Amino acid sequence: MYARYVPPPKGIAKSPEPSQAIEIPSHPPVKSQPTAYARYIPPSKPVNGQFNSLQPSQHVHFQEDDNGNEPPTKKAKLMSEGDVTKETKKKTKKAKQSKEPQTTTEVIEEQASQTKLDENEIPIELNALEQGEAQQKVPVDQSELPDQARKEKKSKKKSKKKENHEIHEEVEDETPTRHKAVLERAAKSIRPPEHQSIAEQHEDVVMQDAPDANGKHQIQGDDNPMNVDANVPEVHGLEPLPQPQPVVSDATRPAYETLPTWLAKPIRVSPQATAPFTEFGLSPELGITSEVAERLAANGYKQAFAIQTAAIPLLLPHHDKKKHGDLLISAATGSGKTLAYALPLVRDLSQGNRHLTRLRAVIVVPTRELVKQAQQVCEQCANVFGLNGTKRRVRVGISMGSQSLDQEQAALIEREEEYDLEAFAKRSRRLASQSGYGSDDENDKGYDTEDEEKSSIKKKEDKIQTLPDHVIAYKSKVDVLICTPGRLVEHIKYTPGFSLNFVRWLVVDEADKLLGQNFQQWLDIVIPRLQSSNNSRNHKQSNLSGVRKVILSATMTKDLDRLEGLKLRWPKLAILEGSGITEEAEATINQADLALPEALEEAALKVSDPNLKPLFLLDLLQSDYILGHITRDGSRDDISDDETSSSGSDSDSDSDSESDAGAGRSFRPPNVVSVNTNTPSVLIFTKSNETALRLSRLLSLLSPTLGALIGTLTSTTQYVARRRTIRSFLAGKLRILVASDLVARGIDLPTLDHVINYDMPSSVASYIHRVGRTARAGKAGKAWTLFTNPEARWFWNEVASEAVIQRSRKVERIRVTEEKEDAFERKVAAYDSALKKLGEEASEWKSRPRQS
Ligand SMILES: Nc1ncnc2c1ncn2[C@@H]1O[C@H](COP(=O)(O)OP(=O)(O)OP(=O)(O)O)[C@@H](O)[C@H]1O
Repeated sequence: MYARYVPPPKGIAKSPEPSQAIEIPSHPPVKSQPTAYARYIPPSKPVNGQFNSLQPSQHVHFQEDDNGNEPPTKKAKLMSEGDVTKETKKKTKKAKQSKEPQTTTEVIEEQASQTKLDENEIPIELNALEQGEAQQKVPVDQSELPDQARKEKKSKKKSKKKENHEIHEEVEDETPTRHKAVLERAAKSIRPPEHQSIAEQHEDVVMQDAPDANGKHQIQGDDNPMNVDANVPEVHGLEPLPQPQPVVSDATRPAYETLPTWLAKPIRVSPQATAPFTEFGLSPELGITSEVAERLAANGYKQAFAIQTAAIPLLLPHHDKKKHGDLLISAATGSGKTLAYALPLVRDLSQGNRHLTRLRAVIVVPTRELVKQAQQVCEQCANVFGLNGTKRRVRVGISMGSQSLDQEQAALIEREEEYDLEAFAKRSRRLASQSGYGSDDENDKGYDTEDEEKSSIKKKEDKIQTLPDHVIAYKSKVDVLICTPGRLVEHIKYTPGFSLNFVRWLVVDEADKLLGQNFQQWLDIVIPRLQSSNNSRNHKQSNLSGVRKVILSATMTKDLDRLEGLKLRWPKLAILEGSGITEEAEATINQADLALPEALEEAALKVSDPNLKPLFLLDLLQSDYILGHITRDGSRDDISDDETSSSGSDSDSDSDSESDAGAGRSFRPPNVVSVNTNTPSVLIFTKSNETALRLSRLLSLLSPTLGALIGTLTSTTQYVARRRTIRSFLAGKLRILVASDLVARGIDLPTLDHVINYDMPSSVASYIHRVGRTARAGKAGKAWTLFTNPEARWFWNEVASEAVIQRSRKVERIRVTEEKEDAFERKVAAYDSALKKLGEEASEWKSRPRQS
């Protein structure tokens, strides 16, 4: 079924309601109401040049007039096919009645001939979909047709259906009807005479579009010259409708924007930003006085280093506590981070009551060596603030496991009997309750302690006999405790009287290491004990209360998950910029803001045969780059040994009784050389303790001259031996240290000239810490890295790349070993026999009876 346009009869063109789109109601017209008539409702305007699909059912309304009769002219004009059917039936009936010989077919043909004319005049067609819709929506009541008429109509329909594909549906006239007459006259006046007759028949619909003399469809009243062949139907497929542009997914990587503002927008400090210590603080009283600055200068601290100029003012007292929250410091190795926190911390503690010592600051570092180093700096600061006698001298304690726990407890906590009637009564009730006598005070039954370990400590303490009406009281012997995390946890759990209740400073140095490994879950144990806020945590000269945290590293993490454990308050991040960084590199520099000391020079050399790696190292050591002038002078071999005696006679302030079992020393040959502090010093890093020990001995076997200068530092070496080795090195008696990563972090060897990565570091951070043992505090220093073929890509892409680490100059590539020379053959032969000797020594050492 389909919709058909029924043209109006001639002479009714001036009808105020032109018929264009004809619609049949979805229900067939009721037979008993033949007088209904259609009223034209203008169609909606085309959108974007496309015509809306015709919706016939929306365009025609049937209305009865007051008398229930349809106006005859309108009826004729607006008849649809359905109407035609009805009209035909009526006419047939009338014809039968009046005996006039007009058949249904004739009526249809008459109508159809008129329709065809109209269709030819309206060449704009519906697309296939619209036609289909129109066909589906036009109901024709076939049952109302007489059989003959139905058959004829069917055959007509078939042929018309065919035609209908070619026939164009009419365009709905958008012209307002009240202008119709005017426009019609205008159209007639401009229309060529040969078209006049056709156009005249359909002047009510053909106002804008009419075919020209060649059968082309001319768009009138429009400048558009496009002609359409009226006889060739436009083929419209089911082309997809125009779609919106696909949404391009955001390919930008979230970076800094995903971080909180304090991490994304850190305080950046230029390496050149040095300043006098007196320039800090809101006022001289709240800062570093000139007197203190003079004493600092006497200790070698003449001016504040760049990172100190940023950190110290932030850590000094301030009236706005939000401006002085926790501080994270990311600054290159050797840039002076220790003094940056030690100075304001010790200053704050030295303002307190002269006679009251309480544990108020805890400094956590990963190794014992660093404990000693931080202790040294804190002692210097304590001296600086305590010298004039008006201020209390801050007491600094250490805890790092080099002594037994009992010894440390005695050094940290003082135990005495104190007269306290109330406390004595409570203790008596607790004891009575434990032994079954009961207690009427429910609150006294338990122990008001932080955890189970503390409760058991309390119970033991209760049982210690005291003077009548006296209880045991504990007092801290130190204001500042510098410790390793493991030992701190042990004291919290097992040391009577050890309390963090008064702590108002927490410093975490080498934070990325300490947060990354969380030794003994130290953070989970320590941080909750620092959360309580009470008057005992008030800071002097400011309205800040609670624990102030200072977190430091040369490779500071920006991992929020890790930092979360610290429970930071109003944090700020201060970053020491690298020097000489190009804009290009700055754009790609990674999130950790890694930087190397400005004065550091770096070089790398390839080891073509990993089996001969010790030979490549030896060549480097004996080259002019490092020790050449000493090791090539064989005459020095017979110079007397003063290293062994001096090293052995070093007194150790640690008061340890451990014997020196330094592995390097036990293998040292008797022929040694005398050197002085001008002799270049070298620190060689290996990947493991075992490699360090073997390499150290191998070098001694290969070059007895060098053997006299070599010391070894590994974590299996006893602490006292390690300290002695370091002292010998600092004194210039040893010039080469072979070490595992034990001393890669934090250790300050001011006389160190060269660092050699014999084995490749395990990470970029590890490289930074290793090479950062030299070029400290603005001094010159060189780093050398041996790389094998498989290691080359990672080294050059990750470590040596300026996009990863900020550095002032590029990594140089050097070559020292000439493998094609005859001399190299001899070296290889010597190396083979040294290896053999090493094997013999190792088996001899293994078979030696162990000392009890
Ligand atoms: N203001 C200063 N003036 C002179 N020397 C200083 C100053 N501040 C620190 N130093 C010296 O700089 C050296 C390096 O300092 P420090 O050990 O604190 O560095 P660091 O930044 O902690 O390095 P690392 O990251 O390797 O631990 C030390 O020898 C220290 O005495």
